[in-house]
Amino acid sequence: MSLSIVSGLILFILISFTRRFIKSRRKFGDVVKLSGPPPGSWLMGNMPTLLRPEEVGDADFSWTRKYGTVFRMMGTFGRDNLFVSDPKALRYILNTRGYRFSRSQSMRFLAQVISGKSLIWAEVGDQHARQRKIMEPAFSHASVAAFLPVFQEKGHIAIDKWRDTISQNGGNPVVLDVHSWLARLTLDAIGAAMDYELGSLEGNSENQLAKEYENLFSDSQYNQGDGRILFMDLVGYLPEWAIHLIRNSPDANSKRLKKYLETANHVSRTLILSKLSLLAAGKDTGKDIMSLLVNANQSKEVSTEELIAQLTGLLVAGHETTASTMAWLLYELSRNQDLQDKLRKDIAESQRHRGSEELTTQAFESMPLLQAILKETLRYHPILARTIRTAGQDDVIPLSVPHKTADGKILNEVAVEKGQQIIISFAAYNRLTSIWGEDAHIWNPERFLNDNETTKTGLGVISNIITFGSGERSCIGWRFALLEMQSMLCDLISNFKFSPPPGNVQIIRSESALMMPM
Ligand code: HEM
Repeated sequence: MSLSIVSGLILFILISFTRRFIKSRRKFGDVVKLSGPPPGSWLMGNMPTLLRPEEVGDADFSWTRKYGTVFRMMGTFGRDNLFVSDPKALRYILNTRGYRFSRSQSMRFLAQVISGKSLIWAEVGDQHARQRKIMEPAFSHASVAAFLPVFQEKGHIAIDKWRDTISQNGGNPVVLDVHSWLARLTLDAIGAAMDYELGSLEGNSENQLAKEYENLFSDSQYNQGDGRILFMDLVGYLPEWAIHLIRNSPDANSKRLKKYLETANHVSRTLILSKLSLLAAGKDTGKDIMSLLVNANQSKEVSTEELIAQLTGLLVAGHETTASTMAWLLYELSRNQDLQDKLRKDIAESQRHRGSEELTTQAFESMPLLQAILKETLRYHPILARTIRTAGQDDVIPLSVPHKTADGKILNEVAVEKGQQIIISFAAYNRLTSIWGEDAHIWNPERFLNDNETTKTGLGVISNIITFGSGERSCIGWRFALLEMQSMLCDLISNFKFSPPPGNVQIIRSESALMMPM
């Protein structure tokens, strides 16, 4: 490329950036009037405190305690963000007016890097609604229930492997990296649910995709430096072609993510083409997620490229999220031996009653303690601590609790202008004492055993918990994740006893895009 073309490109990027940046810096609406944490530097704002905490949620919890459920938080380049955990405001942003508030450019960029132009990336409105409608049947109650034998089969492989390890240790307890095993288990399960055998539990070293996934999030997202935080924010101001150039830059992180995406897309393409040829030959394609999608493709307007992106998106969204949640669940049970024993007793009772070790969805649903432990873990350890939305138009967001502004005025709603960035803290909402009671910061499944459990907020897909998001863009795979976790939990608890690792090892909630145990 000649020097003049390169300078022209750089100039063009700078002009595009400056135009978008100046537009976004206008001080508008009520957000500037809100109280909030003292801003850090103009360049970095409060972002390092939020994104490089000792443990995920430290800043969310302490700011919410101090400034309430809506406040102003300074982002990079002196930009004001609205930080929200107020239930009424969240209902408005996510449920009532879901399509007015799109996922932020930085979140869409991350989604595109890890899954291409999938549902996670799709823009609000028609594009998203159409894709979601096509995919929804694959995640209905009945479709998901049909995957139970897949979850059980993968669970048994893990159990056999762990038993072997224990017997090689003379039947004595062994220390296992449970999180890494769970990541393999959930990867194999989502693969099998798409009719693809990854064999990562069996240590299939030939499988490139399983290798690419190993520690993908912690390697590429943990402990982001200032440069990366700034870059993720700049993404919001750059045009698509400039983003494309940056994505293809030669740094190690971009290369790692690019290589992983190429492998994932290659696998998805191969699988879809083979399903399409089965279908063309008039053969039954089966009941797996991919077959359902490919069949939908026949009747609806969806391109093969779009299908590939959806599969890639499901592979990534559908395994590490569930594995990390399960890891936190087993961690909590390892510190609560009485509860672990009670659950083991309930499972044994249910197996006896059914006359089989293999439980059914109805059996899971009739174990209140199992349900309570799952819900409490989802509440306490939301694997995606926050999401970011951008207001698509001038708007007025209602509040359930009035907010006192920095100059003493009382606001019952917050006016925002088009383009306002809104940080939605799932972590803070899930710990509000006004909803969950004074012990909100304690892991206590009993709260879900009482009938009048908690204040109803109309948020989330299950028991007012917002961990799977809420509204049109909530997690499409929540039933899949719940059933998989119930199946894994019953299998593992009825076969093993979990204890914390010896030697007082500290396990922290690390900020690696997802909240990973580290
Ligand atoms: C414990 C496990 C899981 C958790 C906590 C979780 C959480 C979430 C959250 C919070 C969102 C919405 C983010 C936002 O509002 O910006 C989301 C979206 C999504 N999730 Fe999950 N997820 C889990 C498992 C799964 C599984 C198993 C699948 C697929 C098999 C899946 C597929 C998706 C997809 C495709 C989206 C995008 C939905 C859309 O934009 O319409 N997730 N997930």
